[in-house]
Amino acid sequence: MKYILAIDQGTTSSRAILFNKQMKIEAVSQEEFPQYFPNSGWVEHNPNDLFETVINSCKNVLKKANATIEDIVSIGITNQRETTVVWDKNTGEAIYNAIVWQDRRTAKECSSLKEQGYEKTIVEKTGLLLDPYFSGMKLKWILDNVDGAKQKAINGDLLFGTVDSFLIWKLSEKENHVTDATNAARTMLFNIKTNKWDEEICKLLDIPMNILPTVKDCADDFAIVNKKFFGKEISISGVAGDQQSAAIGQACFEPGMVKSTYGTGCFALLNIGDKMVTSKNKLLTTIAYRLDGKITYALEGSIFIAGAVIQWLRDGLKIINHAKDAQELAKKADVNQQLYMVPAFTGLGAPYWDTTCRGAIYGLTRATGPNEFSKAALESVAYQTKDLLEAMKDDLCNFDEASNNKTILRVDGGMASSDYTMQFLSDILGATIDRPEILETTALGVAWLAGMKVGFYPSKEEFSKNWILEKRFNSNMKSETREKLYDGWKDAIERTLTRK
Ligand SMILES: Nc1ncnc2c1ncn2[C@@H]1O[C@H](COP(=O)(O)OP(=O)(O)O)[C@@H](O)[C@H]1O
Ligand SMILES: O=P(O)(O)OC[C@H](O)CO
Repeated sequence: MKYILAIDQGTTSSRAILFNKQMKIEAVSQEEFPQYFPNSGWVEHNPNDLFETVINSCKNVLKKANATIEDIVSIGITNQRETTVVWDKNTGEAIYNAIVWQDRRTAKECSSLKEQGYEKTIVEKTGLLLDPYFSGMKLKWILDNVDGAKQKAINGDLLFGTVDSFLIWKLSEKENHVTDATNAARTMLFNIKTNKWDEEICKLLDIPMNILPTVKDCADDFAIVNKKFFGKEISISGVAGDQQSAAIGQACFEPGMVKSTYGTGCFALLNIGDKMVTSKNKLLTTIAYRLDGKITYALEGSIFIAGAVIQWLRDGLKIINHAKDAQELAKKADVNQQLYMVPAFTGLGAPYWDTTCRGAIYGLTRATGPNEFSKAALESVAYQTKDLLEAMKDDLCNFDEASNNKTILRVDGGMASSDYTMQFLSDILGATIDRPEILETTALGVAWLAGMKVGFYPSKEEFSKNWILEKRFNSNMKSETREKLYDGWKDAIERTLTRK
């Protein structure tokens, strides 16, 4: 048997997944690694943990499938985005821990740059906002705060990369310092109009440009894995950031197509075609994919807390034992109570970008209990998605037209398995929710990129036909009820925001 090996290096674990010729999953292996929180709002990973858990997962997945490296046609890598690594190219060691996408340590620096009026340039060139979320600010922090780092960078001794880039450099035994366009687009240093690293922004942040990797297409010759790792050389021919990879795995190749991934957070991407649109509503513009040098753009809404609110019910409040129990409690909730939970545990992401507000619950009575809490928690994810979709519609006046007045949202991620949540999502959006058979769309996307590059998988058009619906959810809610419920949510948000 021949397979494509997809590596999915995520925020809490590394996974390796084998896809067969029919693009079906043959085996999965997963390994978690420690999270470090050295200060309030700081989140770090040890880069060696990322690399080692990737290697272990790859070896284990081969064992599970009873396969050998001879069976692997090529490798695809998808990764947690924005997370930043800086390493010494002579020793091969990172000079600081990886600073994770969730890390907020550069909030003050961002505010000061905003006050000096730089956000407009950042938005126009990169499609992003001036926010600690993105790699550029994290890279600046490392160069400014690690002893001797700036001088070493100027001397050409240091390299920067998002996680894909770091893994490829290690796997190729220091040969290839590369990344793909979707990861580059999350650094705040890459001009998504000109398709190049941006000199002006690098100057503003005092980042020497020799530290940056070469940017390739998503399906490209990235590197050859050194034979010391798996006993045989093997090509890496597909790379994409995890949310873009999920959009590809969901075959969102036409303008107007949207996917929404419900993991720890929620990330919705809307394909907007080959023209860059800048959002009026604080959505991000990003590269959905770059194939044969041609960019397809997406509008992205990022919600920081989705499935994590269910983890909080389980680990914090201890009112459920397993994530799947939440919907069973929700079904028993008192219909006469209208609770709204705003899970702003670390502030709110799109479209509010309020870093200082914190979570709140409205509508508590003496009769409120675990059932109502569970219902409000699940519903909060749907309301937050509606905020994103409303912003997308407002940004793209022809959004409904482009989708024939029928908004269809393709969903994936752990929380998408909750029928109750998906039905409420459909009801509150007044849209159709399509859940595919393969929920591992992140890995599938990059497996297809790698397989397509080496001729193992078919073209984009054929791949789209491979997308198979598992379940469709249609809205059953009256529009007056929808409006009333959503008005209540907006009121809850208004009361929670610190930045009015
Ligand atoms: N049946 C369910 N109902 C509600 N939430 C769920 C359910 N199953 C999983 N989740 C949530 O989904 C998340 C896990 O999804 P996953 O896609 O594995 O996330 P990640 O890749 O971010 O770790 C968890 O936060 C969990 O609380
Ligand atoms: O690793 P995940 O699935 O939590 O995804 C993280 C995103 O890429 C952050 O932008």
